[in-house]
Amino acid sequence: MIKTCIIGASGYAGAELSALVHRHSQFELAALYVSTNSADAGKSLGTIHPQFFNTIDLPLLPIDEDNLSALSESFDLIFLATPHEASHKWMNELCGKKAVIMDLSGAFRIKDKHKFAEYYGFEHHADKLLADAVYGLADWHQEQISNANLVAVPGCYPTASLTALKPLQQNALIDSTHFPIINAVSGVSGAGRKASLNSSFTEVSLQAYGVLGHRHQPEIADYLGTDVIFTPHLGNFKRGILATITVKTAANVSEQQITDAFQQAYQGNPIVRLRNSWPKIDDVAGTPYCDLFWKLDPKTGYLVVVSAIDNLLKGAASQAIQCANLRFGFESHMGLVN
Ligand SMILES: NC(=O)C1=CN([C@@H]2O[C@H](COP(=O)(O)OP(=O)(O)OC[C@H]3O[C@@H](n4cnc5c(N)ncnc54)[C@H](OP(=O)(O)O)[C@@H]3O)[C@@H](O)[C@H]2O)C=CC1
Ligand SMILES: CC(=O)N[C@@H](CCC(=O)OP(=O)(O)O)C(=O)O
Repeated sequence: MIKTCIIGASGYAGAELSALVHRHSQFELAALYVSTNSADAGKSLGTIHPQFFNTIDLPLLPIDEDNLSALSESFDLIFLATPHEASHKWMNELCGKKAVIMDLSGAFRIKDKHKFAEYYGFEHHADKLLADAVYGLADWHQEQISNANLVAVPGCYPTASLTALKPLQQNALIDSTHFPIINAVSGVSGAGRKASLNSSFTEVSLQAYGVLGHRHQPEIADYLGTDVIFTPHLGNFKRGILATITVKTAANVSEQQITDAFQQAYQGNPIVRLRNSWPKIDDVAGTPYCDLFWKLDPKTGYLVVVSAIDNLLKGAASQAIQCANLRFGFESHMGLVN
């Protein structure tokens, strides 16, 4: 068994991960951690998230920031479901030891360290680790992930967007003079468990945010290889992302070429489902799937692709499990779908 711990286990992504590791046949859920001074330290996961009451009753241990190296020597696999700043601060101590690290934060996703101040609000100081980190887009980077000791698990919007756009880009089906336009709506769990006015029940009403400045724009652009116009929206539902993506296709691209590109990319992949109708949030909430459907307007050459995921699963925890599966030599979907 692969001895596994989760840091940030009391958060939304960490709790989903705890459940997935708990039921995985090859990963042993050995310990759960929260921050040193966490108000939840000492409580059990089942107390904080009662859906796990009497099933995952491991205690939430306060992490000892002075002993991260020893911690990393005592596990085979560590998931960080922590804020970007915490992952960034700790990675030097955690890396290069026994444990393989899966970081769900954005601290090691984009390669240009100068962008961190602008998009994340802190200066990046871990040049070597930033260079070494592998971007964990699990349905595309299998080989790199299987050799990585630090995987930067993608953000939720980038997962939905890249899964839809990469087959088109790889097959040169996108008109390079027009940026793809991504309009995406996320459920409120995307903002994490901490209380804030913006995500409070009475305040949330469908609204765009982060317009022309969200940190997922450079992440999508880097791993797609072209700029995009990305507009996230907050919706009044708990979980899920629906991304509606408009692409100007290259000259004379046919419906068949688009279908071929998606089938070539995902046929036989049990996680990415090529649908025959427009996906809804409810089709994917609580699942590890990414559902795709598209339509080309042959008169104008504009293509609309809709991509739906659960932000906490395919957009975070289940994609992290896909990465861990690949890294330890298992099928990517092990423990996620039968
Ligand atoms: N929510 C989502 O849809 C997605 C989230 N992510 C990323 O995953 C990570 C976790 O997100 P999410 O679960 O939503 O966040 P939450 O706010 O729900 O949870 C954060 C977790 O980290 C712990 N934590 C907070 N500060 C520290 C610290 N300084 N040191 C150690 N632990 C700390 C929290 O517990 P405590 O404060 O009690 O210690 C909690 O367990 C973030 O980096 C987020 O950006 C990625 C993709 C999607
Ligand atoms: C609704 C909401 O607030 N969503 C989050 C994205 C969640 C995610 O993917 O997170 P990271 O890139 O932070 O890991 C946001 O827009 O900041």
